[in-house]
Amino acid sequence: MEFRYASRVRAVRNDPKKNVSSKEVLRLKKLLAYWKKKAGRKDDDEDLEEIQEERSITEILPAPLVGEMKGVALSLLNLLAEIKRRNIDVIPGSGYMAPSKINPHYEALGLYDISSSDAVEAFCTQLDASSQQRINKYNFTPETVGSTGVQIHTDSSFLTILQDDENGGGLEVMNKSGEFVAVEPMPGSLVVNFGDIATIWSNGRFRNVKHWVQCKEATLRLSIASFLGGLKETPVEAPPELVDSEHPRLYVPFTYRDFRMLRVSNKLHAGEALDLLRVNSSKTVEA
Ligand SMILES: O=C(O)CCC(=O)C(=O)O
Ligand SMILES: [Fe+2]
Repeated sequence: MEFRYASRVRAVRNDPKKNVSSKEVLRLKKLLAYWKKKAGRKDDDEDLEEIQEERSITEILPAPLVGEMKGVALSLLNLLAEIKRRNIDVIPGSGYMAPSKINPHYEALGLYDISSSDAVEAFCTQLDASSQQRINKYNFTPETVGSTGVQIHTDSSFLTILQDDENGGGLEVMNKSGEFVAVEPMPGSLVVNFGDIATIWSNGRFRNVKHWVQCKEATLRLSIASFLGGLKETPVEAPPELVDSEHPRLYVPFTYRDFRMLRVSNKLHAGEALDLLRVNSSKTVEA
């Protein structure tokens, strides 16, 4: 499997206009039905392995560099809304997310495929910027303390590398017992987590981590995320080494683009989209 990097710059203030056509959803529905029939297997409730959090205490990113990164991120997120809206989706949900009903204090700009110089160029042209990736901004105020900055979700990526906010905290990840555990701010460090594609690719061995951001302090919060995703047109599937009689294939092969479509069109942001891809799942895609 080959991967593509996408990067997100966010500020907590989603675009309700991101409609996916019902023709596309119908195509996904047929594709799923085909693979499930072909697989013809019964459900097995294999539990996912838990990968423990491990953070290095060595400073990876020097403070001046982080300051510069955040400065660029903020200058882009402070652009006029009409300019930010030029950052359109390349795959569903990859572009600008405006503040929405669910995440009213969050907004984000997205770059699908930071490994492609053409994609980086297109992103910069859209935003009249000289270079950038995906950055998030949370407009926290005294009134928002105690509320959710960004809803509970898993990342759709294979791997996410997050340069998190170093001041206020707020990021919490769910452990195996279903409890949220705070990821304390650690200047100069990066947070790395698995997303949905890692669970599909590893045939269920890697856990997609559920997480959210809570508003702890009335302060502007900025984070920069780089997502290693799949190719738009090549299906993600577990390699033969990870599939045998004891570990039968759990998920139907699916392109990253189609997977994003499933997530966005069905509003399945916390890993539920994986259930639709299980070879023996009886869950169906909503048209
Ligand atoms: O801002 C954060 O700390 C987390 C952001 C996040 O979960 C994401 O971009 O997917
Ligand atoms: Fe996330």
